[in-house]
Amino acid sequence: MLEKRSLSYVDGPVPVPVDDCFLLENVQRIQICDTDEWLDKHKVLLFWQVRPVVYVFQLNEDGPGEEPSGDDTLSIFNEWALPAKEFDGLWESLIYETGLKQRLLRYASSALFFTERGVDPCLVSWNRIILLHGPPGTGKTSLCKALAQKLSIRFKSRYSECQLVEVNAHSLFSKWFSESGKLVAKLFQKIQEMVEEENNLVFVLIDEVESLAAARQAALSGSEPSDSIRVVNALLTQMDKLKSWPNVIILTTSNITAAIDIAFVDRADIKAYVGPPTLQARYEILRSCLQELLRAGILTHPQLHDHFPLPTYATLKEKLHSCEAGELHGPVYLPRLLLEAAELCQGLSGRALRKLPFLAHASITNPSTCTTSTFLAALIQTARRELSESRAEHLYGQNFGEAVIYHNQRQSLVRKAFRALYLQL
Ligand SMILES: Nc1ncnc2c1ncn2[C@@H]1O[C@H](COP(=O)(O)OP(=O)(O)OP(=O)(O)O)[C@@H](O)[C@H]1O
Repeated sequence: MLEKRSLSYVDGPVPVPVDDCFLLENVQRIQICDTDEWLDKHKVLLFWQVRPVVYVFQLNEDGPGEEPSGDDTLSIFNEWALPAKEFDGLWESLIYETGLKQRLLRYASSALFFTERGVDPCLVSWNRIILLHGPPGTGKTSLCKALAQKLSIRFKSRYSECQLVEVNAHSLFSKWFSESGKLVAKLFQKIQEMVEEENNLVFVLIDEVESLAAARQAALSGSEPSDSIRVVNALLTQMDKLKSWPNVIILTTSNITAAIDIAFVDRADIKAYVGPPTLQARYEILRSCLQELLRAGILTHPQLHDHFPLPTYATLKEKLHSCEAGELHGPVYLPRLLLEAAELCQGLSGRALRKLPFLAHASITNPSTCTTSTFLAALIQTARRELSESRAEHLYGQNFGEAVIYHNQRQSLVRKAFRALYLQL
């Protein structure tokens, strides 16, 4: 079907052919993805340059399951059977310029491949631990979930079952002194049970890992109670135990790497920095938002919608390069406004960028009659406002941060609660 369809490949959906009854009855969606793996040397990917690999899968719609912690309402972890409906499309929606996604995918694939081939870990060592660190809102947690989803699809033939376990780090701190270490052991006991099933591929996601693996140095200096040392010790021991199981990958994220215990950082095979989006990524994020609003009919622009999708960053750059000065009000007028918005948004996180179109829409007095160019003007205005507010927030945040002196991990709960409250205000 693919070969009959076209001579070249691009990432994106392929309509299910209406003349193929079997596909029409059984297939909900066909999507080409990850062509960028092949695109290093070729600009256009012709069908004879690649050997497409087809993955057929069914999304799980059951939603997350929970494991209660016993003494209070917080659950120790949430668990998803992958591939899950919730994470569908997440991988494609995350835009990074530096080939970060491919790097992570290749790393995880190699880790699973080495294990499958029985490479001796005493000779070649790998821990199957990934640490993503960087400022808030840069998509670290989403990237971990998307990676797990992607690998569950890719390794379906080897692992018939796949689970994502999202650890709720805060639930592991007991109000009872010395109980926290035991809670960590209990959590890993559950994970161990999942891992013992050899057809099960398990991803363990520990968000904000600094709250669990806080530097023991601080404790030794006297400001941390020994219970928090117990948690770090328990975590490291349990992780080392899990290492002998081939079918588990630990994904961790952190906003403050400096606060993580060095022994933990050392165990991570990949320590990838996830920074704020670059200009190209910002343009692509906003472009995908606009395409979605066009698809949903919230924005209408007949020319843009059907025949002239907003160009990619690379195409726009080429167009602008070859454009005469007078032509700038022609077909590149709207993409240029979008580029202006993307340029302006320097410093905003991916999370803030994805919210921007919504805020822009809410700021328009009569949105039902709004054209794409009016919308883009509103987007630029909203970006300006958001930026000035985030600068003010930053200043306030600095003073706020100085005022809060935190001695142990439990304080990180307080910090989080304050931050959430502050963001709501
Ligand atoms: N590079 C990006 N490309 C596209 N979307 C992004 C990007 N970065 C962030 N986002 C958007 O921001 C949302 C929130 O990201 P996420 O919660 O994963 O970030 P985070 O880095 O884990 O944040 P925190 O450290 O505050 O927990 C994502 O679901 C996604 O919609």
